[in-house]
Amino acid sequence: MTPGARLQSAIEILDRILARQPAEQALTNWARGHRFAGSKDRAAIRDHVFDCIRCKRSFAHLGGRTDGRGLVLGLLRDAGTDPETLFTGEGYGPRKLAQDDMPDPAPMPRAVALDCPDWLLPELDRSLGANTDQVLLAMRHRAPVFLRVNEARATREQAAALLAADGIETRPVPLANTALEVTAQARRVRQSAAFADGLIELQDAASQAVIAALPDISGAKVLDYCAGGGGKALAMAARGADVTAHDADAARMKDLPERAARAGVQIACCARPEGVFDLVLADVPCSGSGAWRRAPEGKWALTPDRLAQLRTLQQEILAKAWAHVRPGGCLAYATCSLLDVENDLAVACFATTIGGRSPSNTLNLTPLDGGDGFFGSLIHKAI
Ligand SMILES: C[S@@+](CC[C@H](N)C(=O)[O-])C[C@H]1O[C@@H](n2cnc3c(N)ncnc32)[C@H](O)[C@@H]1O
Repeated sequence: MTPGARLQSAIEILDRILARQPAEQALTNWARGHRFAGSKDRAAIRDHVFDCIRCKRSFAHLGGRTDGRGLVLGLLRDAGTDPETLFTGEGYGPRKLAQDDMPDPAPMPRAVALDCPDWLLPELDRSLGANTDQVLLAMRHRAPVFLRVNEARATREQAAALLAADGIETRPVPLANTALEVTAQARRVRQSAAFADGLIELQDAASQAVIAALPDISGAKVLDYCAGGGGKALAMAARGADVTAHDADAARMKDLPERAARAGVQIACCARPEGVFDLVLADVPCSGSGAWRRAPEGKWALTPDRLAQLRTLQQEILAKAWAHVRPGGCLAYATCSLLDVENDLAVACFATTIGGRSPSNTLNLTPLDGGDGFFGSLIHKAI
């Protein structure tokens, strides 16, 4: 496909997403209907689409319109590319520029320039203070691809060498001593020997940092109360913990037994946890605001009502998870949120309801630290 044809495809897919089709579904449907498109075409179109979702407000401003065509015009103008060179009307490319394709002449308001919903900006200002603009500007770009080296199978150096043999270049990152950033050939990771042999998993570096910040869990009985796909359960098992995984939606854990077998660790999955544990991790559902580089649709879907529902659910989960902490044990609370109301304020509120125990070991990461935005905090239970 020509660069113009890729842009036209992105325009069509974006129009479906703007009509409320989920992005992954719109991309898959498009690929099914265009089997001639090769993997490089699909990857390039996917990148265009996700770039446009991440920067929806500023690109619409630069494109002078809010549809897929406007977003792609904004994408080009933001990158300093004159759209006339690609919007030629030739072949399968976008039609030529017209009067209604000009940028919005008004200055960009701050929330538009930062690609942030208006209602959320004051909330982020309260949470991030002077860093707000820098964090939101960082969120306009693609996230790096990070790997977690399975400590139970290899050192970071050994894993990096095996990946290099498959042409995948990496570099160690300081956020966690298990983390590698992929600097070239990220799309080959799942086909690599290191992946097949369980030496690595795809996992954000900040997620890894949250697990690295837990106290010594080797040999400890651990409950992952909101295990989801099991990324953190696997990381805790690699640190030598005896992990039980639970999720309200058990189907989300369906790949966990296979992933655990590949990693050479054992994790029990349970629908209804029983008894008490040395440590309970509550990696709760949240706004996902720390991960909006990877999942940008969430930024535009979040509403004040949804945030309020999430805050209520977070307190309910904390209370249920707390019941599984043994006396003398601890509860680890985690979110991939940048918002104080889901982080410090949520743990402080819960600590008050259980009699004023102070949260400790708090970790508050933003994309400026390299990985996703992530929050972690511990609450100890008295003996
Ligand atoms: C942030 S995700 C967990 C991600 C996972 N820990 C990982 O590292 O891949 C939150 C999970 O909480 C689950 N969840 C939602 N409500 C829950 C509840 N009331 N009790 C337990 N899990 C719940 C969701 O199904 C979802 O999988």
